[in-house]
Amino acid sequence: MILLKNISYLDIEEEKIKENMDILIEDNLIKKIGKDIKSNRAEVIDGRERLAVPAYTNGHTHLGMTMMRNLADDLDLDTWLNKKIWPVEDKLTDEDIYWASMLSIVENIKSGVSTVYDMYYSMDRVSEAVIESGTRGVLTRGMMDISGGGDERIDELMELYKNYNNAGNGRVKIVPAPHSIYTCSTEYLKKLINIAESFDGVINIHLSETKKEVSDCLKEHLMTPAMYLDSIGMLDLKVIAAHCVHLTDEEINLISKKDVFPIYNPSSNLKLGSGFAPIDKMIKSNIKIGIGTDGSSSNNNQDLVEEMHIGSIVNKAVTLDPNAVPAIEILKMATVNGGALTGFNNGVIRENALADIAIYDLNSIGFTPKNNLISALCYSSNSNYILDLIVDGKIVMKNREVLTLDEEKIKVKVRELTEKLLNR
Ligand SMILES: N[C@@H](CCSC[C@H]1O[C@@H](n2cnc3c(=O)[nH]cnc32)[C@H](O)[C@@H]1O)C(=O)O
Ligand SMILES: [Zn+2]
Repeated sequence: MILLKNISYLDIEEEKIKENMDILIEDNLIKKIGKDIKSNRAEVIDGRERLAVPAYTNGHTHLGMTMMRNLADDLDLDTWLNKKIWPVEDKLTDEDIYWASMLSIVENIKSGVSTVYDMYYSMDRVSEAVIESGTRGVLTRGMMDISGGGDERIDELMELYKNYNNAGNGRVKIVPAPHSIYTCSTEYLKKLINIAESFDGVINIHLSETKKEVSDCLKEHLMTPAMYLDSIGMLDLKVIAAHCVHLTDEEINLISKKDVFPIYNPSSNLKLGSGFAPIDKMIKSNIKIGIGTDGSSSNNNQDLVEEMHIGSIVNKAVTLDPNAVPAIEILKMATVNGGALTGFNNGVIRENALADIAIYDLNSIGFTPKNNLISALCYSSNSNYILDLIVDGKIVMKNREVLTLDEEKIKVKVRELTEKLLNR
């Protein structure tokens, strides 16, 4: 049991900060929120000069890509993937992906993230890493068949679902992820849609990331990417669609009627020169958007707070409208929408929600003076102001020290293994 005493917290549903409240956590749930809550069994955390927010969801990442951080920069997506990343990925071992994921998880924890939506391979090892860390993950196996091996990947996915779906006290979920429309044949996409239906009705994909993806799709299928996916039935599932940079108005309209969550990855889209997602239009069409970092080879970090900051201000410049995507909308993407898109009962500080809470230091420079704490969270904050992270009712980070994983050992391992990898 944990009792947060006299703390301010972000009520994301009411879109306001509530001051001087007590929050009682019992087992893995937020049991009670109110004034003067007493408990003689709970560990008490003094909440004065602290701000609690729902722990964040990193809506799209590739945890296992840390070893390729700063290895292939200043390239467009197509060149980056084909010439640089995929040749290195061919040499990655399960062990590499495990330790790379461990480092990414540490980085996610340090920016207040309780939950990652990850697409990669060796996902059994990634599941182990997430379980050990005490955090949550929707772990999606990236699937492709353009250069063969489609059926082997399906066998692996089935095994993964059997062994890890709902593992770690329900903290891990397994979801199929056709990598993209340009790496999967139509037949393969249809197979994966059927598999997703037989699992939990959820699918994850990279969608409409670059102009090239759109023009190739128009040539091959005579439709834009989201229309094509709809034509084969994918949009009848719950779809987590990373990027959505080049959606047309017709596609935005279609998506607004479906259970599709576009994931906004501003740093990656800016850095790969992919473009800029029509976030403001999507919000105005009542589409629920998530926000993610993407992998550390295209961002090049896992700092969700930085992502929120960049994501909010760049929108205003791109639309020439300072009112576009206000701070609260970015906060919703990282919290309540995160809970909706993963299906975990988190992303809100509310009685009976999962106890996933990040705690900021209000004595930090960015929160001084306290003119508007919602603005501060988005416009003047950084992850170093996050002191503690609670996930599933347990303290995972205390005073910026990750308690569940050995950060120093992980860094040494990643350095060693990266050197080996690059010499293989
Ligand atoms: N290559 C694996 C499966 C793919 S996992 C997910 C893939 O997404 C790739 N990836 C990372 N970021 C992006 C992006 O922004 N767009 C498209 N692909 C990406 C990543 O390098 C990885 O190959 C196999 O052979 O089974
Ligand atoms: Zn990606």
